[in-house]
Amino acid sequence: MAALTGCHFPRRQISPGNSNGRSLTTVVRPGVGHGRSVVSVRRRPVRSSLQLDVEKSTVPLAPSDRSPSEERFGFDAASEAELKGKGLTGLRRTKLVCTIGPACCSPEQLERLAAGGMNVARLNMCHNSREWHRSVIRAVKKLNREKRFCVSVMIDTEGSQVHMVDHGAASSIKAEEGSMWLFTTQNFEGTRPFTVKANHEGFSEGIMVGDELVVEGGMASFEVVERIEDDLRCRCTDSGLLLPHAKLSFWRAGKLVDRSVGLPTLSSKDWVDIDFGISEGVDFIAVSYAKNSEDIKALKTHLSTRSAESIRVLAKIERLESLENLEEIVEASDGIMVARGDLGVQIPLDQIPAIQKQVTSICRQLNKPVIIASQLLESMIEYPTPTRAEVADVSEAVRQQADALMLSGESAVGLYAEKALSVLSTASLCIEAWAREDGLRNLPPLPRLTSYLSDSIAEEICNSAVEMGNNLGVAAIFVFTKHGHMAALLSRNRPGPPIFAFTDDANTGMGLNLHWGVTPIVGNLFEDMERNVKESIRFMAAIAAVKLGDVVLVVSDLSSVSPATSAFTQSIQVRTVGQ
Ligand SMILES: Nc1ncnc2c1ncn2[C@@H]1O[C@H](COP(=O)(O)OP(=O)(O)OP(=O)(O)O)[C@@H](O)[C@H]1O
Ligand SMILES: CC(=O)C(=O)O
Ligand SMILES: [K+]
Ligand SMILES: [Mg+2]
Repeated sequence: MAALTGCHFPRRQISPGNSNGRSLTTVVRPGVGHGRSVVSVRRRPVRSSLQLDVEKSTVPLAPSDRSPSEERFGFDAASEAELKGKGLTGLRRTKLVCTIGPACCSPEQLERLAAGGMNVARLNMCHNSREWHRSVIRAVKKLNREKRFCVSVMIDTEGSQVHMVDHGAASSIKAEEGSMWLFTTQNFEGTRPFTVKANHEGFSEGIMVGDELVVEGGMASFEVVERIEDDLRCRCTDSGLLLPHAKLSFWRAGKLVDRSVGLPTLSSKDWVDIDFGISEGVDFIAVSYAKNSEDIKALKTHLSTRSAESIRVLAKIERLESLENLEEIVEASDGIMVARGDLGVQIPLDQIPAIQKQVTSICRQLNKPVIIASQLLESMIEYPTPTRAEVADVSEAVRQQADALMLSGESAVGLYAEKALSVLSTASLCIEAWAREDGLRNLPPLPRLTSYLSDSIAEEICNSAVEMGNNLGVAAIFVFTKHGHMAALLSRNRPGPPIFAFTDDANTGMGLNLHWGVTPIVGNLFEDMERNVKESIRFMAAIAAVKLGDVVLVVSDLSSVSPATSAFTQSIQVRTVGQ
């Protein structure tokens, strides 16, 4: 993403406010001018009114009065390559998140992932050193700066969960059925065979003889046969691999023994990691094991005291309690991750597909982006091609129109990180094209998000704009947006045409990276909205994103001052790319 070279746009507040006693009226004025259709909602600071205009115009592709370097918006290299390949239909709507690990962390590997369509680089703070994370974040930002990519950075907190820290081997070790193991928190010198060290004192609190100890959601299982003070002697009942850091859960009579109560969602280490993320300028913080909205609000409050409100907070749905408080968590957060790995540790696997569908649907309704994570292409950690079942799983997430898909071990430690990314990208494009042809985008009506008139106006404009765009078969939707709200509202409707979100706020651009179908474009915007529209169309024509005769829909939530009326304008315009 090219750096901002300056902001010519006034920082004027545009909240339409029905709370200050302004009266609002709606006027529809058809057919003024020629070649341009404008539906605008104007707000006048003094004499309040809402006004809908319908006009027509053609945007001539005349030379701009700005120099080419000034004119260039920050359009990212990966999207530009997608466009050059197949035009607007080649532009992927589903966003891709890659977990960065030792297998893909060199600048060259990161560049190949960025070129392959990585929209967000995720750093899991469970693993590796802070210095390592710092070097990856800086490498990603350097790529953005120097190679014109637009990759956002997410850190993912470790959280407080019971897991193994030592199991007597450098990597994985197999537990055979019938073998006896000691699970302990005591320190021991060197390696002790058949001994596993757990990370938390009190990991065995409340656990009884006869309970089942499950490793990493079912990789291996044990029966607790004896308690020796706080240690547990267990017999392996289901053989399997013990991986470093594998999570431990306990089950009794087929139900999870939920003993994480009392452990804070964000540990003292997490808070240090969060401050590290703030100082490195990350774009997203994903909160592991979020229990309720308070967890999210606590982090948001912390971010605002550090003047870091622009960092978006994602809640990870990966424990029983998060499912019980799902709606309040979605409302409080800026996005959601369906973390199917840990979710599968806490609930029976056969419930996960239904939960994924439910969470995805609630996120759409409440206008929050949702990431589907874990084991999408698990076999590609070792093999160069995915299984049919994995491709079917990915395709289903794309069909559900989740905002983003995530690679975990496939990119972090896998042998085929770039290939796995390319499988996600290709499968996304394929299902998206099929869904457009099949008319699957005609989803059930979305509920109203708000009863406040000011917010309802934006919502109605976006709903109508998408309906118009779909019905007219426009080539693209352009939105001019300060904080990304209108772009998100357009995306929520999952339009057929792609959305290009022009903003002068780099943080807004990076945040929009997670929204379905939105390509953020950061650049200079002007006080004169007509000039913004013309410049953006010229720019998009110059990079061959739109061509002569294409019809584009233009939506704006930026204030535009009309000299005649001094009115603030929100608008929908239909513009034809002219000669
Ligand atoms: N920064 C890293 N350094 C080393 N290994 C990593 C790193 N990030 C991820 N991994 C490896 O990739 C695997 C999958 O990554 P993932 O982020 O899904 O982690 P996880 O340990 O399963 O925990 P979580 O539930 O937080 O996702 C991890 O188990 C770990 O082996
Ligand atoms: C991503 C993650 O944290 C999980 O699947 O558990
Ligand atoms: K984590
Ligand atoms: Mg997890």
